[in-house]
Amino acid sequence: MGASGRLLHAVLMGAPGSGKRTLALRITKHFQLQKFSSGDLLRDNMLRDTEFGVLAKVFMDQGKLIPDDIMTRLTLHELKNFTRESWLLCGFPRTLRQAEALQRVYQIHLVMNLSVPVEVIRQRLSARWIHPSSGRVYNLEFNPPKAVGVDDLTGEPLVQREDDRPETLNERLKAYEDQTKPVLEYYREKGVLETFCGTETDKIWPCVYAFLQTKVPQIDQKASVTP
Ligand SMILES: Nc1nc2c(ncn2[C@@H]2O[C@H](COP(=O)(O)OP(=O)(O)O)[C@@H](O)[C@H]2O)c(=O)[nH]1
Ligand SMILES: Nc1ncnc2c1ncn2[C@@H]1O[C@H](COP(=O)(O)OP(=O)(O)O)[C@@H](O)[C@H]1O
Repeated sequence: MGASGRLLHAVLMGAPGSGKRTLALRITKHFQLQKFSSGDLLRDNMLRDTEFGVLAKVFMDQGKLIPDDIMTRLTLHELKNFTRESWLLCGFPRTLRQAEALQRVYQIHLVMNLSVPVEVIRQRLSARWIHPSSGRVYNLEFNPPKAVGVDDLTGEPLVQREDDRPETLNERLKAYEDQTKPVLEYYREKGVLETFCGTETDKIWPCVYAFLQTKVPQIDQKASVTP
């Protein structure tokens, strides 16, 4: 629920590697929001070799976006599971057509945009490791796993994302500039955009926390900003 008691629909945006997933995990730990990550859903389908996963891999491996109609249908289908809960979208919408399709079904109350310099992003993604089935994300410098190469909770192996290689990353950054940045303008015009700038998630997080405190109930009212 939002501060006014209504269900809250929020979106977290930012370039690849800007820290969306890292922040989304902190947000959902502290606030009553269900996370939906389009990238995690795609990778889950790839792991299970579904028809959709096989198709998505072709685009992801080239650093290209999945076609709008497929991505929108899949996301709106998943969101039906959250009809009684407030939610946070991470990685969707990424194009104007996706944003418009979402707007036809749901009112979006707030959009948080992470603005992180591109050289910081390149550095981070060269050291990103993920646990594919949970979406947990690590970084060898920032938040290394407790034991080298394995997930803290399950002990399963971590992997580096194929699309984090420098040449694919260039394509993804281009897709972000060309196709996703216009979505920020779309939400700015609607008056729901809030941008957080910085080079460190630990410095951005207290600002996001303070912002959300005025909008969303916390899971534990006595909890502090500690990640
Ligand atoms: N060095 C550093 N790495 C970070 C910081 N915040 C997040 N990361 C790492 O940067 C990478 C990208 O973050 P992630 O949340 O996956 O970004 P997303 O692609 O926007 O979802 C991951 O390896 C994170 O662990 C930070 O403040 N400093
Ligand atoms: N909303 C979306 N529309 C189209 N493609 C998407 C969308 N979300 C994720 N993808 C695909 O999944 C890839 C990885 O996305 P994601 O896991 O959100 O990572 P990142 O934010 O680090 O780029 C994208 O490069 C794209 O191919």
